[in-house]
Amino acid sequence: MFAQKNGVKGEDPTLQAISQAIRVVPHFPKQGIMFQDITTLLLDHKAFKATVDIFVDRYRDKNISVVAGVEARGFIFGSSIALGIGAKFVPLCKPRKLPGEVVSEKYVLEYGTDCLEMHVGAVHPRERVIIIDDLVATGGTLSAAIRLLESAGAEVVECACVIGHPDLKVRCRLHGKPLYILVEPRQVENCF
Ligand SMILES: O=P(O)(O)OC[C@H]1O[C@H](OP(=O)(O)OP(=O)(O)O)[C@H](O)[C@@H]1O
Ligand SMILES: Nc1ncnc2[nH]cnc12
Repeated sequence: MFAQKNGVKGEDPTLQAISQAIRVVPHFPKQGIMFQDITTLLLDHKAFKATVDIFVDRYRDKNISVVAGVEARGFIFGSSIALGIGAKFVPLCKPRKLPGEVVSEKYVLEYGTDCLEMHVGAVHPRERVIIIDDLVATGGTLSAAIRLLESAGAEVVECACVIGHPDLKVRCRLHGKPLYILVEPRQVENCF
């Protein structure tokens, strides 16, 4: 699901400001990848706050008790959203970052393979969770995050990202879970 404020996708000034604050870095971290750099969005406090506010407005009355954020950039948006809706924040980390006992899920990326880990006991059975990341590309990361949370008995209500393609294949990888996206990836002609 794409954000459609005022019912007109792509023409909402807030969403346009968010999109324009994201820098595109061609060929990072390898040839052919148009890297969507949200650090420039973080430099624009109005656009950053507007981004968090859209998610907070969407999830505040949905009985969500857990916001799970994907390392690294999902931590930035996820922790802010958790504070905004009054939920706990659970980091889903890359291997060997968490000190306690963990559950793990491997996944395939656009540029390699990786693994996500979560502390055992961070989430309880039947808790209602949203999963937050900066970007969805293939959906492999969110798919692993869903498996991780469901292995703990949690109910994944929705996945949400700032950036993503309105691509059905990604949705299929998300086990039928709703995916909420604010803006499409920016193209090379828009790079700073
Ligand atoms: O939909 P996918 O194809 O799985 O890709 C999306 C993931 O890729 C990026 O993270 P990355 O793996 O580069 O890790 P980082 O945040 O630690 O840089 C991004 O922040 C997402 O987590
Ligand atoms: N194009 C991209 N920009 C930023 N993060 C990504 N993760 C996977 N693909 C990406």
